[in-house]
Amino acid sequence: MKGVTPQDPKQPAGRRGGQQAGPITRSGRSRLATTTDQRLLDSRGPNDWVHTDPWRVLRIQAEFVEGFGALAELGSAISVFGSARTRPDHPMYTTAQQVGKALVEAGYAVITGGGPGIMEAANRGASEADGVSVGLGIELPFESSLNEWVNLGINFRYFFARKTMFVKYSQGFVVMPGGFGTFDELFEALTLAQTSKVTNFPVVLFGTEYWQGLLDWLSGQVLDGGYIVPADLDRLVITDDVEHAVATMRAGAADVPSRGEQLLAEAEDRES
Ligand SMILES: CC(C)=CCNc1ncnc2c1ncn2[C@@H]1O[C@H](COP(=O)(O)O)[C@@H](O)[C@H]1O
Repeated sequence: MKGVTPQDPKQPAGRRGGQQAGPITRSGRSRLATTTDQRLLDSRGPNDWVHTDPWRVLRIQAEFVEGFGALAELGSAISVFGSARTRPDHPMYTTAQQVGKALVEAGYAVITGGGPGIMEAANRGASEADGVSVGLGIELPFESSLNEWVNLGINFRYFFARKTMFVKYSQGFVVMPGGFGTFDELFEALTLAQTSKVTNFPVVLFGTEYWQGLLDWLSGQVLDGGYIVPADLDRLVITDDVEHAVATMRAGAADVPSRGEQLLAEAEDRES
């Protein structure tokens, strides 16, 4: 083979100037007939590996890398959750638009699931107010794409990778009326807070008529049964007022200790 000199297989690879394959040195009988690049480029080979879990793990990793990369410099942001089915002529669509706008005016980027309905309305309000309007889209079995009001969009294959982004990059949540998807996002936030996986952040239930029933059930049946403690309900604020929702986000964000304050408190805890 051109460029290859016969090697003594008994000599250690390093001393004979063996064949480099990334960090690995091969010589003698361990030499490969082709380079890694050659194998990558020469043949398409079998393709069933794209449906294997190890390959999926790499795709999952890539979603985290892309998400973290795109959102690292976002600054303060609030997530707005709510129904994918709310039509533009519904009063709650207009309200969600006002919420998006008011959040931008208060200095926040607005994050939504990037879909239609309430998500679109909040993105629209944010975008029309010249703010950062983030859409964390999700691949669904039926046709869907990011709404036209998203100006920073990421499309995810995996729900759990996407959900990490909402929590990691938001300082608070405004939850508008919605169905299972909205409940899932609301209760994930509450569970993470309850288990101290995230530090204090405010959650606003927007729309008293819609949410009061849930709140009554939580503070009745659920609390009385001992399934939650009163403090679990403390972070929930229910309102119909856009300014109140934004003020709650502001006040809640101010409650969150800075990383420096956290480290100081941890050091003091260790000393005491
Ligand atoms: C018309 C339709 C169902 C479109 C689906 N398209 C979607 N695109 C992006 N995020 C979504 C979508 N459906 C549900 N979600 C997620 O779940 C929540 C809404 O679900 P739901 O409509 O309340 O249960 C949103 O906050 C969003 O993050």
